[in-house]
Amino acid sequence: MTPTIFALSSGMPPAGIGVVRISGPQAGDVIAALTARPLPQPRRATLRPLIDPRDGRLLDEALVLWFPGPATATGEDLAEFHVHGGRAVIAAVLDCLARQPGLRAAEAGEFTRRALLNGRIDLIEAEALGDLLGAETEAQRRHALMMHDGALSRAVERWQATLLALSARLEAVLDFSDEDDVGDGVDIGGDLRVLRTELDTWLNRPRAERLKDGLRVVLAGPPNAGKSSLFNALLGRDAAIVSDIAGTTRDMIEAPVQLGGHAFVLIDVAGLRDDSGDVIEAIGIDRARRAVAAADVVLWLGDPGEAPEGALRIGAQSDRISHGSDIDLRLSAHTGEGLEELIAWLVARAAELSPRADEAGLNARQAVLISEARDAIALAGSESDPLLQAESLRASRQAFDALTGRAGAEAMLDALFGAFCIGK
Ligand SMILES: Nc1nc2c(c(=O)[nH]1)N(C=O)[C@@H](CNc1ccc(C(=O)N[C@@H](CCC(=O)O)C(=O)O)cc1)CN2
Repeated sequence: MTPTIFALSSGMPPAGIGVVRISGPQAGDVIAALTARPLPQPRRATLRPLIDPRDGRLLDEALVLWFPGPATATGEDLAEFHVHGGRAVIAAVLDCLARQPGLRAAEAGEFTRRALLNGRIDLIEAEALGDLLGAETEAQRRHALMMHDGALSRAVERWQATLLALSARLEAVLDFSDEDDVGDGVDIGGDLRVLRTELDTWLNRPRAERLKDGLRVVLAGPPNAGKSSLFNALLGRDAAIVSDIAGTTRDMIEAPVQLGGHAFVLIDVAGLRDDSGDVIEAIGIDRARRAVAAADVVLWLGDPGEAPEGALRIGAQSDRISHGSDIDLRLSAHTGEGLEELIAWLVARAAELSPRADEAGLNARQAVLISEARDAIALAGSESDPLLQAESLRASRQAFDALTGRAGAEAMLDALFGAFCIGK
């Protein structure tokens, strides 16, 4: 029999409440054993004393929930004890559960893994749940929730249905091609083109990783231009050393920061100059040049005529230097002039480069599989032999099965759920 699993699903104690979840065939028996009462009404929070069945001692007064399967989050019988969130309370309840027959502690992500195995969610939704738990910005949260709600899963279901219908038409031709009343072939070229176009639309959108990794913003310019002051001002703390000495920043400093609900990585680099004469600083300058090349956004604090292409030209230290008209933004980290405007510009740029709030973006795994499916569909469109066409459509269906987890890739599941918290 499937083991029944349990775990603390809420945060680290001590906390106000601790939610202990139990999933599996013994969940109902566990409620009966620990409350010494009949099961509460399904899906109704009910106050009950929790009693250790070994010695009849009171463990806690708890809210008890009983969710009979299969219409539950895991697809199994599910119980929840909402106990007082103290360390000793939770330790006592978990210890008592560990001694119940057929029960064992859950592994990381095991509740979600069971939801997947029981078909309650697909692999895309499970991935999205992981992203939701890890979300630190508004943009990440919104995107994860959209995916968890099935934005991509529903599209994949539709594509699968289309492919199945087209495959069925091809099979009919293959089965009856020696009979006179079925023509020589079927024209599925139009349908394949429509499908391919839709997949290309998804593939061409900004990727989901963009939301997680954040926009890479490099602060570049000659030494002593005020890069580190701006870096600190954007971070709201003194992370980089600021001095009047040219060449103070010799290595790169990276710091993640959240602005306007988007994730950014700010990168302060050594000032660019050709004649530093200092070996260490020269290495820093070389790194700075590479960082500028790899940046999503370059903030240029220096002669606007020398700004890298596409950089935002900032007239820095505007409280003591007057700038010409060929700059994009006057800024003083000292007085705060222009800082709000710069932040608004960065947030707008992040929104432009990230998946839109109403359009899901693919992660790397999803993009690889959708692109495989797309190529197989393109190949089917270029074939005229229905046998070869059918083979290509099968390959695209397989790619979609891997996408939703129907074609179980065990290694992928271990990697995904291993990164979850215990109790999820
Ligand atoms: N206490 C508690 N809070 C929680 C969860 C939980 O499991 N327990 N969740 C878990 O992560 C999330 C809510 N997700 C849930 C998803 C599905 C079902 C569920 O029972 N679904 C059934 C019945 C739906 C219904 O009656 O409306 C179904 O989908 O068939 C419950 C919670 C967030 N908050």
